Amino acid sequence: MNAKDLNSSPISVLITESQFAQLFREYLERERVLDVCHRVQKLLDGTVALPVLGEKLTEQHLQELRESLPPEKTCTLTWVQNPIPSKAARVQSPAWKLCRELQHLVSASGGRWSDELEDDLPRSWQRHGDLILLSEDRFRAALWKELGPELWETVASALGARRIAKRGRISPDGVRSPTVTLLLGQDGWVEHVDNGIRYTFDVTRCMFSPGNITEKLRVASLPCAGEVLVDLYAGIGYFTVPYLIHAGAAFVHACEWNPHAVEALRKNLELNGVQDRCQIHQGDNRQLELRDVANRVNLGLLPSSEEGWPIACQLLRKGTGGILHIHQNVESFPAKAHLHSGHLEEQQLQQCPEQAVSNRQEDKMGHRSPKDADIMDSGRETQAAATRAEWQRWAETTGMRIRVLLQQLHGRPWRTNILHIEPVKSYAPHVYHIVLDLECRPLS
Ligand SMILES: C[S@@+](CC[C@H](N)C(=O)[O-])C[C@H]1O[C@@H](n2cnc3c(N)ncnc32)[C@H](O)[C@@H]1O
Repeated sequence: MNAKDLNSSPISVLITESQFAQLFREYLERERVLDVCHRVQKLLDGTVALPVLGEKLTEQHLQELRESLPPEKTCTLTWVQNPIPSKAARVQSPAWKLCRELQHLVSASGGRWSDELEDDLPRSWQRHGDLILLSEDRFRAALWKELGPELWETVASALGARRIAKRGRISPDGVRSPTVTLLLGQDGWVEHVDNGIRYTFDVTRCMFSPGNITEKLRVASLPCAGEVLVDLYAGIGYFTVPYLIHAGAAFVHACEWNPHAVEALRKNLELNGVQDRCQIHQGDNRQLELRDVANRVNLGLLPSSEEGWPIACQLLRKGTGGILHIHQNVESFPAKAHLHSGHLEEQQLQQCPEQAVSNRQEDKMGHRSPKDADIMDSGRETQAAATRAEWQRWAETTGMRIRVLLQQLHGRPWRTNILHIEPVKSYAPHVYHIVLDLECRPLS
């Protein structure tokens, strides 16, 4: 059933005076005959229509309700043509099913359903196979605790899962451990297939960023045949494995200090049959003994990988240099955009950063397609330019600083060249996760 069906078909309702509506509601919930897909409605004459499951309501139910009322009071079974779907029913059917099952559970355990409980239900979640990962801001009402393990069994069954986990904040502890708690099930190990690559990891111990998918795909398409690469912040191998499988890297040194991520990384290399082309360096990458080995270094740490720049310079081949992929959260300052364009809204500035990058490339070519010109008004163009300028400024400063680090390290001049700036995702208002591809070569 979807929201449209809910809207168009007539439904059965019980009419009573408003002062008895709560009594009726409790009774109908207890008997599991309240239709939770539709809202209780107040009618023009002041009476209230409670939606009921017509096929389950019996003569005995009606009898009991009538007997609970003073004489002359109303208990009429009728139907309404245009019922109003309840909030959960309008959103999506798994959410609606969850709502319905939980309403039954709450009333069966003697509790009272309320709008607050309905608002506390998740509207979306992450699915990892048979494990559902809920966000931190749901199921916070005190009543849920009273329901015990049956709550999570009901949630799992409503959502077609076997295990339930709930997310907290990613702790700023350097290993970016998520505070994920397993609520139902024996362990948090899950498996994903992404771009033909199998990944496994424990959701309660390792970070998962679905937003990095575009960068994973881009990495997979980079021409790395025959190259040696260092992944300084390998995690469970979200970049390491595509570099080996799709980009054709000959060998990857994968650095990671979180033992749980290392365990998953080892499994993922084996799952994909590339363990012979990867060496894991467990520990703080700043202490790495390795030098002069890499054609490419991946620096996938947020908000900034700056602390890894010196070791990345040490890792690049001193004879030929190579490419650094530097991740960074870059802030764009809307106030500066206002200086350039009096009518810009802050919100607008955040709307089309990807457009900003494609424009940058088009600017380089010296033209832009008429279609783009049509869809971009001058305000958006200015905001895109402002954001782009901020990224470019950061990239140029970074290039200069890396050049200095390389010159200090090797005692001779190097050049750096901005190959590309890739926007990955919006991280927060006015903050964008970008990747700078920086070519670094020694000058002969
Ligand atoms: C943002 S995660 C990135 C994982 C992977 N690149 C991804 O996007 O899925 C950063 C990883 O770097 C690791 N890390 C942070 N600082 C480190 C250091 N100094 N040495 C080794 N690993 C480090 C963390 O444990 C974490 O697993």
